[in-house]
Amino acid sequence: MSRTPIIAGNWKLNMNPKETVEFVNAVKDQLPDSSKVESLICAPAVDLDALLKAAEGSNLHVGAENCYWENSGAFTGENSPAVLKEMGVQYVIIGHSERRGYFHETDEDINKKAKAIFANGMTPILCCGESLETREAGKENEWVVSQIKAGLEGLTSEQVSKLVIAYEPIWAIGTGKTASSDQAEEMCKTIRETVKDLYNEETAENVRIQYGGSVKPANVKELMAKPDIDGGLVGGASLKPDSYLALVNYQD
Ligand SMILES: O=C[C@H](O)COP(=O)(O)O
Repeated sequence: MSRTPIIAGNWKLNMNPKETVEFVNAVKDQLPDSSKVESLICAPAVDLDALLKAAEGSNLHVGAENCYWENSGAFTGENSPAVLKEMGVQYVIIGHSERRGYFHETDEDINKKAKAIFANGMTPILCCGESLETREAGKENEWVVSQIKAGLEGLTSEQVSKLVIAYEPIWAIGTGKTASSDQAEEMCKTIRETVKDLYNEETAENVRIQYGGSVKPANVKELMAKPDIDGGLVGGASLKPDSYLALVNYQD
């Protein structure tokens, strides 16, 4: 079993093209080799062209924060997975709790997006995670397992082997309140076991699982030391070059 760690910045609705180029120029020569740690930035669609051009020839991988499940048609305001692929985008985040919450995305929508992303030769980063209320009710496993089952519906084991899953407890996002490394590991292990039940051991060993929620340079090492945590999906701490570099170079 050798899963390459993947540290992804999720810039959310931050950064403009000029700031994007400045960021890439500040980090691009200090990124780890991609075989050691995959360094990824997922940026707003309007920044992707600048990000891709600035990152060319470096170890920086590029992802989008969302896309639609159709490649073209009368869908005003949406972004085409086919065009993202054509531009050079490799990853697309789907099912982030902010999209589920503010934009009312359903498990069914997210599953359609996963299929469209794979059909276009990119890799989805499928987010899941429970609210504080659900955790306090002791129903977090049930909740996350159901999101995973719905998100993976109809995907092949070959696809799931390449997938990235991000476990992000909603109560830990942007709050400064990280899940403890044990809490994070426990859920990532449950997710891997769910993949094993749905597919097989090999697929479960291949799928990469990230933790997200107030990941910072100060806690990344402890989280990454856990056996079922293969990466981080990082919001706030991915916006500054120094902090991003400390995250992706956590092994040094
Ligand atoms: O996708 C990233 C997460 O929402 C975590 O955000 P955060 O690192 O600012 O807590």
